[in-house]
Amino acid sequence: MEESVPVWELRNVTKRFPGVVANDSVSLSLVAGRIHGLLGENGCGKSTLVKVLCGVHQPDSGEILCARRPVVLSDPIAARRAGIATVFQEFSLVQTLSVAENIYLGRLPRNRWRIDWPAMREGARRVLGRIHVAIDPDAIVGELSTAGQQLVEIAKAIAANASMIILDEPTTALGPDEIAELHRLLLRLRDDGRIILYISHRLDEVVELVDEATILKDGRVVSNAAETPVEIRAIVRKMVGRVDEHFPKAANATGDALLDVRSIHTSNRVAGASFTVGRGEVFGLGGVLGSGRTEIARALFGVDVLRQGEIRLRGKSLKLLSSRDAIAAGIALVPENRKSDGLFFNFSGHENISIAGLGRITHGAMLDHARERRLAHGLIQSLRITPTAGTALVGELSGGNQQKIVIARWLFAEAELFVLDEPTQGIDVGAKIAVYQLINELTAAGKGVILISSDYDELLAMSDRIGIVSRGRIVAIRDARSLDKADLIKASADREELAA
Ligand SMILES: Nc1ncnc2c1ncn2[C@@H]1O[C@H](COP(=O)(O)OP(=O)(O)OP(=O)(O)O)[C@@H](O)[C@H]1O
Repeated sequence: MEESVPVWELRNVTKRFPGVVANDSVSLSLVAGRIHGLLGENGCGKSTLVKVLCGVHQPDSGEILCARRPVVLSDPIAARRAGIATVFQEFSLVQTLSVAENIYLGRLPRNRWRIDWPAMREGARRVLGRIHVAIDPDAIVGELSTAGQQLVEIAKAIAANASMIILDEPTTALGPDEIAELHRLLLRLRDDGRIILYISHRLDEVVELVDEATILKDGRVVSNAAETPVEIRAIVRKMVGRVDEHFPKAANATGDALLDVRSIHTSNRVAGASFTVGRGEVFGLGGVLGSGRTEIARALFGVDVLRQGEIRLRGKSLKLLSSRDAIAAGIALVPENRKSDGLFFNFSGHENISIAGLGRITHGAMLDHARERRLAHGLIQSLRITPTAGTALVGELSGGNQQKIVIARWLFAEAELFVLDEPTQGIDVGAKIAVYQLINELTAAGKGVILISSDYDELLAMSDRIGIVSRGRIVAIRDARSLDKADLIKASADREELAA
């Protein structure tokens, strides 16, 4: 059939790094007018393959073909010229320039020797119109939301006439409405005959969106497009070799109050938030992006200092002037922005894990390295972090494995209250289940957990109660079992409107 002839084809592409075969003889066919999911556990080689396709890495062997002809994507410019556009999580936009300038960067329309500003604006307006995006071409990119910037990246790809658009974890910073809008746009681009290569660990989104999927494991294709049923359980089985309960929530008998937050205010968005967390309880924080969920976490961890109100832990009022005070009081935070909030790239996984819990491995003035290795290794196993992570430099691990190291660090620290801000973002399904099981272990031991998550299925399934955050306050608290996903989306959006 003419329509299933691949536009882009990878044949036996292999890419090695010292000590690891990141892509091991990968073959892949990408057909016009299809959304193709690229799936697999953390470290299986997805980003490496994307970097090969966008000219950042050169394969050690194998071939890349476009319309049956071999091509060499020697650098990112060559890949762009060949029609491949990539939307990375860290956008390549210039924040201080306008939308139109970004769309035409490197290809500014000229009228003789001068830049033709009206033509550029008009071109940008047309491209944005074609993809139904209502963004002003004159707006400064740095002033747009993350979702807005992502749409500009896509507009840039369309203006460059890309035949393939690659999106690597595009929804991590988006709310449910923005995700739906992005997906509608991708479907339109697909129907236009483009290839969309879509990478995500959010399998619910993937099965809703993609037409076909390839699954990688340890650098190899374990299931190609023809072999992969686009169905969550089948994908999980192929990815991790088994199917566990997706949300293994333990029934918690909630004990006495552990944390009592009384009308706290900070200079960073928190404006009168009050709630309690019991021993053995998972208290979820729901709300739209920017509602103040993360800022409440920052206040609890002493990153943002209180201007008003009180935080009491085990009945004792806390004075949190820094995260050191919070750690000393028994509070641990898995931060949302794990890359910038604290990995030491030139240290090993073991060292990165033990740093917040040195008290557990200190005898007098000496560090007990054997105990450090033993405890850290247990977490590496239970979180299914790549086995070499203990001794490898963290800077050389895949993005998802780096995230797991931060989670392991805070589980290593002995705390009473765990604040988990988007703990499963960017990690694979097997590790997600491991994180849920660890949450169960914490609550069974009488610890308190605050769970912040934009994945509403996860939030509903793993929380006991959910507080809806809007404009820095908790505007409603509900039993998680009394809510469904639609209620939660509606409650978060309505409250935001009411507070506006
Ligand atoms: N620049 C590099 N130097 C050394 N090793 C690397 C480099 N980039 C990737 N690797 C290794 O290659 C393997 C594949 O990594 P890659 O980032 O492609 O995985 P991934 O599937 O994208 O993972 P994630 O889902 O965590 O983002 C990993 O073992 C990783 O440690």
